[in-house]
Amino acid sequence: MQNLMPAASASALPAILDQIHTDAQALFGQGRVASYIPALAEVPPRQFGIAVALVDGSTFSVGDAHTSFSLQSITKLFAFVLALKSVGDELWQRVGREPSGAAFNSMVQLETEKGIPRNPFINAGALVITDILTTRYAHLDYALLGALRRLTDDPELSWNARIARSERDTAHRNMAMAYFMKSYGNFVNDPELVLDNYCRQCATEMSCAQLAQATMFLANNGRDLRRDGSPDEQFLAADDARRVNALMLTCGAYDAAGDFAYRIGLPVKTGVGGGIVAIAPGIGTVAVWAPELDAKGNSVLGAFALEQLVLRTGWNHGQA
Ligand SMILES: NC(=O)CC[C@H](N)C(=O)O
Repeated sequence: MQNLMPAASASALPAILDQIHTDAQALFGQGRVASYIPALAEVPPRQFGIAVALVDGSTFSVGDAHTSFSLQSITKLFAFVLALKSVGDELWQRVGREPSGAAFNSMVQLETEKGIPRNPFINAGALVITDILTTRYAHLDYALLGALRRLTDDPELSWNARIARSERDTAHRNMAMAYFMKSYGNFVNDPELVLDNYCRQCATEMSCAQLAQATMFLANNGRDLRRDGSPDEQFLAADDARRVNALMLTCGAYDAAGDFAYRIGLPVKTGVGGGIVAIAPGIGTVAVWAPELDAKGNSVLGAFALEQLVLRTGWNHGQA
C-alpha cells in the first residue's frame, strides 16, 4: 500500500501535534467525565493524548498517548470486526446498518423496529453482536482479547475488572434492552451472561499509541502491519475494511455522527472513556484521548484535536 502522505508532510507532523496539544488545553473544563458508570467518574479529567500511526510504519505521539484508558464503546468496533470475520453477512439479519440519530443507549427505536437495532455501534446493536459472539466462542473475552493482543503486540493487554464490575452492577438499561430484544426473538443467549461478556469487553484498556496500532488494518486495506519481522497479516478482507470504515463514518459517533462527518470527515469510533479513533484510509490512524465528554458522550478535546488535524493535513480528502 502506497503512503499518500508526502515525506515533507510526515516530517511536519510532530510540530502539528504539539500545536494541537497546546491549543486544546484551553478546552479543559468544558466537558464532564462520564459518571453513569461509577468507576469511570474517578478518572482524573485533565489528561490528553494523541497518537498517529502511518501505513509506512512510522508513529508519532504527544501528551498522555501512552497512558491506558477505558475503551468502552470503541470495543464495539473490534467486536463487530470479529463478528464479521467469524459469521460474515449473516449478522445483518439481526442488526441494521443505518445511523440511529439517537443517543448511544437509546431504546426507543427497538419497539417500532421489532427488536432489530439500527447498527452495531449503538448499545443495542453491540449487545446483539456480543450475543452472536457468545454463541460463536465458548470463551468470548479471550477470543476478543486474543485478537487485541495480537493487533497491539501486547500479551498483557486486558480489561479492568473493577470497571467491568462497576458497569455490570449498574447496567440496568442495557439489561432492559437485552431482555426487550429477547422478547422479539433477537437474542439467543441468557442476557445475564451476554451482559457479563459485554461489560468485560467495554472495560478493555489500552493507550492511544496501542489503539492507533490496533486499528491500522482499517487504514491499510485490511492488512495489519506486523512489527515482529513476520509478514503483514490480512486481518480483514479489504472489502470488509472498506465497509467497516463506511459504518464508522455514518454511525461511529451515535447521534453526533453527522456533526463528526461535517467537522472531521473521517471514519471514527468514540467511547465514553474519552477515546476516539479515526481512520484515514491509505494514510494512517489517529487515536485521541481526553476523558471530559460533551453532552452526547464524545470527548471534547478529542473531537477538537481530530478537527484540527484534518484541517492541517487534508487527510479527510486523502491528501496532505
Ligand atoms: N458510549 C459508550 O462508550 C458506552 C459504553 C458503555 N459500556 C455502555 O454500555 O453504556
